[in-house]
Amino acid sequence: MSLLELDDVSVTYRIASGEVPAVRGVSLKLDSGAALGVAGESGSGKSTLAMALMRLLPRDARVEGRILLDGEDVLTMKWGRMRAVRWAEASIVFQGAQHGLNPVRRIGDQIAEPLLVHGLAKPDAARKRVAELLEQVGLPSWRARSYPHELSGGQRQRVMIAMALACSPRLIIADEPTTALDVMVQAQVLTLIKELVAEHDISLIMISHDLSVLADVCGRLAVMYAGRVVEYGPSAEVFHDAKHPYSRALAAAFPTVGDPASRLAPKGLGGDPPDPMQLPGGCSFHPRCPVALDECATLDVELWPAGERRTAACVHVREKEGAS
Ligand SMILES: Nc1ncnc2c1ncn2[C@@H]1O[C@H](COP(=O)(O)OP(=O)(O)OP(=O)(O)O)[C@@H](O)[C@H]1O
Repeated sequence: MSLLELDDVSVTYRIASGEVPAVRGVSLKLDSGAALGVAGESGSGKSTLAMALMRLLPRDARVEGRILLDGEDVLTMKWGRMRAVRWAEASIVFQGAQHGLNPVRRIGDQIAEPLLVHGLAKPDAARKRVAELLEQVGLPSWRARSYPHELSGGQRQRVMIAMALACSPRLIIADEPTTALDVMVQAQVLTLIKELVAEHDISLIMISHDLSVLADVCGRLAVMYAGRVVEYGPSAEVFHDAKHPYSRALAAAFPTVGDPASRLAPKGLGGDPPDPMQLPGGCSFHPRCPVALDECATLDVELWPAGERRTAACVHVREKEGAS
């Protein structure tokens, strides 16, 4: 059985001027111990999806569909059970989370907090666990006595990863965990995440706009555009031989892991993503698509088989694969 199964998940924010369909009918599966990358430009709905998994969305967000964690629907869980699930079964590392550390509390006390709050350890055992966690993320145990301002950005992000690992969760969601870091530190933190996932049999969902980073860490990739998954498959295949023109453009925009030049001038992606409140008819990508056909303005193609364990939502894929 999959550790996590998303079945037709949609998230709509209600705002004064109407409704924002941020995530639209996403279905994905994550096996135990596997790593799934979720890619897409800013505004494609990646963080909204991550927040929905943890039930961390604001009240004005309506979530539909099913999110099964080990067979249990997260969306209908009682709050007490949900609180237990957070940290202990699934935890999340946010973008720029290192800035979220409390500046006046020692690192060790902050890492120990989820253990103490969930009653998973007494203070002495928590101290030992903190030392172990710091070593796991490549920091010396004496760092437990440091304050956040005494650490670099990369070290603080390591602390956030240690916190996420504290209660030995089965699933970690990492939302742009390296975006705020410089390239060298980014590579070190990515290596750390890869090692932790491999060594501790943790499942990972990693979110990034950078397909090269995701392909480096994750076995499978889901590419999102305007709230939908437009391509899904083994990451090396999606990265090197994308079937959807949007995935191809994203791969071309980020050719090498953490390339700072590509961040400044993404190649191959003209125009801006659509406003979710004014989505174009047909395929949402068609106004920016270099290979759009006339019918793409009216035809909204569902995910279509595009090879073994691969799908893509594009009329060209449907024509090619449907014909064979
Ligand atoms: N609280 C909110 N209220 C209304 N709309 C929101 C809210 N949060 C996000 N949105 C909208 O939902 C859409 C998806 O946003 P989301 O942050 O999930 O995208 P993202 O792919 O994670 O982008 P980024 O990479 O910039 O974080 C965007 O159009 C955004 O403006």
